[in-house]
Amino acid sequence: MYLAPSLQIADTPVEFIVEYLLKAKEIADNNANVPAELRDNLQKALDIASGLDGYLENMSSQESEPLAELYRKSMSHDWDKAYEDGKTLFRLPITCITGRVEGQVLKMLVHMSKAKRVLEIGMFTGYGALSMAEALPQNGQLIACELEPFLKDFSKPIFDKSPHGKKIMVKTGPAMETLKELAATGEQFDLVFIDADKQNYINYYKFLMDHNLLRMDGVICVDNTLFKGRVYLKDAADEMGIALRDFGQFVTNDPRVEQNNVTYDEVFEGVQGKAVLDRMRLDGKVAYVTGAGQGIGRAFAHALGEAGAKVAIIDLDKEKAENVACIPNMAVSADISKPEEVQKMIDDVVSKWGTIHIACNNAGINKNSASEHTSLEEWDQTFNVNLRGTFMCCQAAGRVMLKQGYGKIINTASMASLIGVGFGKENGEEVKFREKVKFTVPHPQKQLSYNTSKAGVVKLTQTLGTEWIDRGIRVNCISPGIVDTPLIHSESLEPLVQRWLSDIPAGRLAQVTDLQAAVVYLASDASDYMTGHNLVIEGGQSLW
Ligand SMILES: C[S@@+](CC[C@H](N)C(=O)[O-])C[C@H]1O[C@@H](n2cnc3c(N)ncnc32)[C@H](O)[C@@H]1O
Repeated sequence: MYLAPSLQIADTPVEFIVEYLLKAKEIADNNANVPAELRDNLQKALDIASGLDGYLENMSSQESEPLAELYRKSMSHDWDKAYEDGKTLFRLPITCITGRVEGQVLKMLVHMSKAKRVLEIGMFTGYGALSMAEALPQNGQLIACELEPFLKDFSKPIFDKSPHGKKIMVKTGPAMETLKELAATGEQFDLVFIDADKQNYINYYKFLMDHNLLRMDGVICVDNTLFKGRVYLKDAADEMGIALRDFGQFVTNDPRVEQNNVTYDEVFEGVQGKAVLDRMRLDGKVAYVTGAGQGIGRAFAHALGEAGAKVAIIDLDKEKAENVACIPNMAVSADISKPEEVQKMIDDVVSKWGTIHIACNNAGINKNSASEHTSLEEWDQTFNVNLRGTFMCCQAAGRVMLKQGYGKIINTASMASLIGVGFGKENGEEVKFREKVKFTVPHPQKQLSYNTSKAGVVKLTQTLGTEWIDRGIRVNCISPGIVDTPLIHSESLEPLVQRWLSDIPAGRLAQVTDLQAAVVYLASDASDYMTGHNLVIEGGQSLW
């Protein structure tokens, strides 16, 4: 706490020490019998103690203009009058306010802990709240609990002036009620600052801990824990001092704090210090996605880009590729059924970004015909893109990856790879195979060449995944169920949608966004032990 000298009222232990030293020095100065050496020592102790707060203030980051204005406004307000006029429920002492140094320390804690959500219990005029909000990211939030409705209105004009004020949400009323409300909606905080009624600190603390309001590894900061020294003075009988001492004792003995009994291994500290979500980051990685101009490929490209990778958007249609906004990226047109175009697309990416870490071979086509009528032309076209094309992409990207001893290949297969196609007739009625042989089929569409080519993609993935694993390359595939794309709302396919829905335990079609986390996982180090795997995401359809 630092107050202007004219407003100085001793509050911290150091301020009390200064007050007592000043009195002792005065007595010594007025008493001729006091040895000069004692006076000299008193002066030295006084210099050290009285210079501390001012020095800390000078050496701390300077407050922003909105904070300075809030401080001035709080200091100059007549709080006694506000109480006498019935504006506040209680007589609020100005010593309540968080000081400038403390404000900067709180801001630093938010910054250091990378907190996104902060809870303050006891806001007063909002100096601490705004200090912390300044260190929160744009999408961060601070919830401030304050008993006095007057204070919400008092701080609002200044919060509105600050670009960080919109991150603060003030909840008026008894803090315990607000905590219950937050717990009921499952809220969690990275950092909590307890600074309200001292007798309730222990209750706030217990509630936070018992109701998981603090996220794992979160931090609780508590003001006034030394409370004018009255927590450790032997003869102190002060009610608040005793409450704060009991609080300190409780926290010291709480096994949940600092987690002294944890095992400091990679599970706790993260693999190479990276927590699980950090291990999914793709910063610095170079990726390409084929068939990325729309649908699943576009969603994959976005997801990889969001996770930090540079992404080459590859599509037969260059215009579509160029319209995919995912930064940083490059658009390349390529027909993956043509070996020279596959090689060129790989060369283009390597010449722009130096290498390829993530190859997402997603392009494919789907044609429907009853098996007895499937033409060789349909079969060849389907296989040329879906299987031969995917093989050529794996091989060309794989050669780049083998040289660097690292790579992640993710092929798009299909739930259709799991299941055969076909219908049978029984007593003249068409029946599904699965009713006869307990074997699911994608139906009623007939797509032998598609299903077979996608089964080939799975086998290609399994074979490459095991062949190249010892050279640093993982090859996996994703098998989506029926994805809700504009294509399936065509006149011919729309009637099938109802039929499909009745076959999907999840009760809905897949959205492309349902697949995004999977591609990031398979592209990241988090999936290093997975290879040759077919990750099926179909809402349970292949199980029914
Ligand atoms: C020490 S001041 C807080 C200072 C503030 N953190 C700052 O940055 O300036 C304590 C505040 O807690 C509020 N308060 C006291 N009891 C409360 C309760 N039961 N629920 C919510 N707020 C309470 C008071 O009205 C007062 O504004």
